[in-house]
Amino acid sequence: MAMVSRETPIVRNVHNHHLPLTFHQDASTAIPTQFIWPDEEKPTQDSTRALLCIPTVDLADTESAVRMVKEACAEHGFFQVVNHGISEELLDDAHRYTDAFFSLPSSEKQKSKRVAGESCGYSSSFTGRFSSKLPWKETLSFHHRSGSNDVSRYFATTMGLHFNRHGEMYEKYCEAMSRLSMTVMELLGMSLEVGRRRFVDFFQDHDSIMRLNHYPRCQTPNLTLGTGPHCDPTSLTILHQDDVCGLQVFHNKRWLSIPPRKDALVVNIGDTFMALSNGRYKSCLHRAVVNSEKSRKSLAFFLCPSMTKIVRPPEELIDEKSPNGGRKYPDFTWTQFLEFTQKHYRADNNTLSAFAKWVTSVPHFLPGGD
Ligand SMILES: C=C1C[C@]23C[C@@]1(O)CC[C@H]2[C@]1(C)CCC[C@@](C)(C(=O)O)[C@H]1[C@@H]3C(=O)O
Ligand SMILES: O=C(O)CCC(=O)C(=O)O
Ligand SMILES: [Fe+2]
Repeated sequence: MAMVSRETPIVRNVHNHHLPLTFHQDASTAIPTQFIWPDEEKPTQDSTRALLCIPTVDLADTESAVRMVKEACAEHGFFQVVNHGISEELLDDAHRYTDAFFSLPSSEKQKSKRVAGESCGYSSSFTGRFSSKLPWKETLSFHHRSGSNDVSRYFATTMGLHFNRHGEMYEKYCEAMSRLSMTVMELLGMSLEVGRRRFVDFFQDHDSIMRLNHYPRCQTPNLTLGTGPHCDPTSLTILHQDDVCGLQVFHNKRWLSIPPRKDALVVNIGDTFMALSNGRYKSCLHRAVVNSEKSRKSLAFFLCPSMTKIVRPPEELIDEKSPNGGRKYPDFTWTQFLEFTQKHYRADNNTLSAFAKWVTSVPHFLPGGD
């Protein structure tokens, strides 16, 4: 497939956020003010150099994998997996097709434009959704359910039939991520001593989100962020970065980088799993920085429960004698949490507690609840 490389983008149409923000080929000296983050959130030079040593979990060795996952999840929720069974060819294809998608003219990408309030579609810096602290990125997100053809259908209906190969390839990638997330769920179940199948059964009918991130080069990378500080509201994230550094985790009061590794996928616990583990496993604050040398890509698979299933920890993880009947978070459904992040709140370090307050203050109908 012919690849067009995109260089030195700047942003146009900055005075009207309702117009698509397009990345353009000329150099510019400054970035529009909407992309400038407050001083306390701006990245500092040293954060790109200091590294977070996350455990490398070898999926071929279950016993040590369980031990490493337990330790990492109780501390910060980040680890990387190797021997994951995803072929190098599939990872390369996913990156090539992602390059090809983001290299399309803006008018083509707008065919799958993300509508405000929806979690899927193409978005360049949240066109229309936010007007400050804009992230220096463009994204394409779509839903995936195991055994469905959601992804192929999404590409065919939004982008047209000549995007069939994109649809088929991402379908295959999502199926592989789905299988891998079930392997990780087995490890999580074993490590929390609730049984190997407990979370696998819970996520069997998952309704997940695949997101392609493209961070163009930025002339003033110290003023902005590619993805702002946040905890993923979802359950589990499986990320593959290209060969450019950018992912950082806030640990022990410092921003630390997780350098890319071609043969590894970075896994992190999201807020929904933190709730499912009754707070035992951590969803940790992270962000993505940009740089002036190279554009960057990352592929994020967000495992999410089926929309109406009640998120409630297994009884073994609840100590009824503790305050609140031993519960750290209220029962909720992914429908409610997703709606909260798409319509009422911009994901940050406080999403889960803000959501817990919101969901308990507004009367909601829970399927099967009393
Ligand atoms: C449920 C979701 C909300 C965000 C996309 C996602 O599918 C998973 C993670 C969320 C996000 C990436 C966290 C960082 C902030 C955010 C606004 C973004 O930069 O894209 C978040 C997504 C969102 O659209 O709200
Ligand atoms: O691009 C990255 O490395 C991280 C992106 C991220 O955290 C997200 O999309 O939730
Ligand atoms: Fe994230």
